[in-house]
Amino acid sequence: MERFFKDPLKFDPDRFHPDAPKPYYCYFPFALGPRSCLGLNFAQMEAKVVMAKLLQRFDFSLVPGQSFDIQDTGTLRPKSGVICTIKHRKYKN
Ligand code: HEM
Repeated sequence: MERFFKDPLKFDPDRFHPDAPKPYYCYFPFALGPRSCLGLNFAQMEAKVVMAKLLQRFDFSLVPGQSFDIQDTGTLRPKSGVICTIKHRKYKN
């Protein structure tokens, strides 16, 4: 991974900025070329809207002691989930 990205395991959302350099064929969650995903723009917009709506309404705190191992199934996902405590922002105790 170091061949393509600086500090690949560092959480750095800026590396996905539209202007950030991305080596071709190193990041293609929606595939590339003429048969790439038709839903790309929809899926990315939907993800942002859902995330914004959830973060507006709830506070998420991570349950400690999780592994963060990655499972590669074409797209990446956390192997053991991401266990959180979720509290509604309006109804906090
Ligand atoms: C996070 C969400 C999504 C991911 C990661 C994703 C990923 C992909 C990938 C990797 C392919 C290429 C599959 C292949 O090469 O055989 C693909 C194709 C396709 N996707 Fe998505 N997709 C997503 C959401 C969507 C949505 C929401 C739609 C429709 C509303 C959609 C419609 C399609 C279609 C129609 C194709 C086939 C394109 C073709 O064969 O010409 N996708 N997607």
